[in-house]
Amino acid sequence: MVELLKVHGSQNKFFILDQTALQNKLPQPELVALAKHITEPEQGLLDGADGLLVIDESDHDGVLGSMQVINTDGSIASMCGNGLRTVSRYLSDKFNQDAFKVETMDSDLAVHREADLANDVPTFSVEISPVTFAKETLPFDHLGTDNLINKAVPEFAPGLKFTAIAVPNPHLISFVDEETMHSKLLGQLGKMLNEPNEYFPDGVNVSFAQILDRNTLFVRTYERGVGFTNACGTGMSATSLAFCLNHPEMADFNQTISVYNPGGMVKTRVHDNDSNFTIDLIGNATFTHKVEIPEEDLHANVLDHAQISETGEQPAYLRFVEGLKRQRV
Ligand SMILES: N[C@@H](CCC[C@H](N)C(=O)O)C(=O)O
Repeated sequence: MVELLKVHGSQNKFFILDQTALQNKLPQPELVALAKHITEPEQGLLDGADGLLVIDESDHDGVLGSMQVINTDGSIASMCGNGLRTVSRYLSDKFNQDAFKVETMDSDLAVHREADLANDVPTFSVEISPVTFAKETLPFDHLGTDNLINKAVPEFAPGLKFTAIAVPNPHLISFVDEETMHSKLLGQLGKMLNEPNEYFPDGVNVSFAQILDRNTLFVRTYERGVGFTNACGTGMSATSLAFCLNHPEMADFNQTISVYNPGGMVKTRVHDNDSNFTIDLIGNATFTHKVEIPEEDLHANVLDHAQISETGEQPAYLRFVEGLKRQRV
């Protein structure tokens, strides 16, 4: 039997598979097929999820393991902030270390255990980098500009300004009012830019942000390869950087920014080292279920014999979310 975990960061939900626990690792086509199946809301397990996080060995210095991110549609993402927190906790528990690095597609990122955000809400801080703005790195095209920082793009939405940032997965961000936040626009734009289109040929994660107060945001994201999620860690990190750059009167570099989202709240800190930006993303790393599956079933992408048990961690997380609602009223 192999044990998978169902986990979440801000209720952005994933399954974790540790390839090192298998007798025979799943080759890439089997991983992609499993990701598409297990995350499917009806045919998958536990109402599906937003992606599969695959842990494997790493031989890099100071690194305890690698993380691969597979979206629900089978596409591969270079990073996942909420997912990285849960993988960090998994590796921290496995190797009994609280500060280390995790290998991701583009870089080895520093992570560490933090004080719990609330009672019994395990919390991790993860580095979000490298950060770039160049159109080739996102990539985008046909917008008549080499970078997009707080610029109007009437083709996307008249009256709104957009910022595009790769962290290193691609994000498109707009600061909006409450009415626009709850309108159909985010869904329409997210869909348009994640279907074949001339602007973002590889698709893009689209976030709308509302400024609630000094160093305080609410962010909603339509994710590439998934659709609407409760939260997107890299999206909230990129949006925090856009907040510091585009609204310096309301946001401070090196200070804690609270980012509320439909799944809860995370904290971010944006650092500017001579325009070399990095972001700390701090939030919950909750394990909700253990899933036991015979290894041969994983290879065959059969989920019928999965044995599922709850970890008992979710009630504490939900109490934390209730507390946030009371704070915001
Ligand atoms: N939910 C993630 C981002 C996952 C990848 C994204 N959909 C992409 O394709 O870039 C996060 O928490 O950062």
